[in-house]
Amino acid sequence: MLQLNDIYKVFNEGTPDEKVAIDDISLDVKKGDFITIIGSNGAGKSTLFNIIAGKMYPDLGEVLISDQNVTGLPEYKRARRIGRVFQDPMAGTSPTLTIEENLSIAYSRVKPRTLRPGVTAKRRAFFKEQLETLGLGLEDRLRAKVGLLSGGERQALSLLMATFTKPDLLLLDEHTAALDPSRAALITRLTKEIVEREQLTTIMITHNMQQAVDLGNRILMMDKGKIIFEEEGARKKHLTVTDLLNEFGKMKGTELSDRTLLGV
Ligand SMILES: Nc1ncnc2c1ncn2[C@@H]1O[C@H](COP(=O)(O)OP(=O)(O)OP(=O)(O)O)[C@@H](O)[C@H]1O
Repeated sequence: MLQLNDIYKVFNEGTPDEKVAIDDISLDVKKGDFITIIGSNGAGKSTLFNIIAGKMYPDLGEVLISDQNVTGLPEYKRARRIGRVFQDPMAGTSPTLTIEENLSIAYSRVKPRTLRPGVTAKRRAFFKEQLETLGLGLEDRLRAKVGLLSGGERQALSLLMATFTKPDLLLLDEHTAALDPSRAALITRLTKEIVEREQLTTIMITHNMQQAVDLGNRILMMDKGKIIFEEEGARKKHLTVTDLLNEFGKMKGTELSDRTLLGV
């Protein structure tokens, strides 16, 4: 479904600030995979997402989505196929617009332009139905400005906006990290429900190792622009946080004191 072939990305090449952010990464993501990615700060996780989404281009290597080479395709041309949720609940929605206006913009972005713009009765009914699946009562607040919502409600709306059009690929960029524990648990539960219900191919970056072992069928650990550990299927299912810390220590040649690097 998504193929990354020998991706390499360097920032500030040839200067004292030169930084190899992605160092020859290849990855084959199959339809229906749910991959969690963990790694120390600066490991290259967000850069990898930016390259997949088309926000940045790799210096070397190819990005293929459903066998189509999209390496040089700009972000807006991939937007129909990729849904993305960011860490900041403020990033995915517009505060001055209402819930239904936000949903309408997300909907129009991916649906053919022949549809009438604005919020039609039919669309409103569809939005209500979608909002009901969140179980937060937002379906009764369609005309409320999004700026009035709590961080958790706003992130739930961002998640819905990124997924209700059934993208080929869902990218979750530490999307629960800025929320308090109970809100983070809510968004984690909703993520699980939506991904399973819509059978979305998903990649999630997280600093929460428990979340990384609990969710998904594959796990990747990144360090210094490389994938240093990966597991999938039954072996992933039985993986524990302690196993991960031991792996990380082994790769780094250090003891568990490195756990702070993983944000545990
Ligand atoms: N636009 C940029 N210009 C220069 N350097 C950059 C740029 N973007 C990222 N970097 C550098 O590339 C490296 C990888 O950054 P990236 O943000 O991908 O890491 P990350 O794994 O997402 O880290 P974190 O967990 O802290 O968010 C870092 O050293 C970062 O400072």
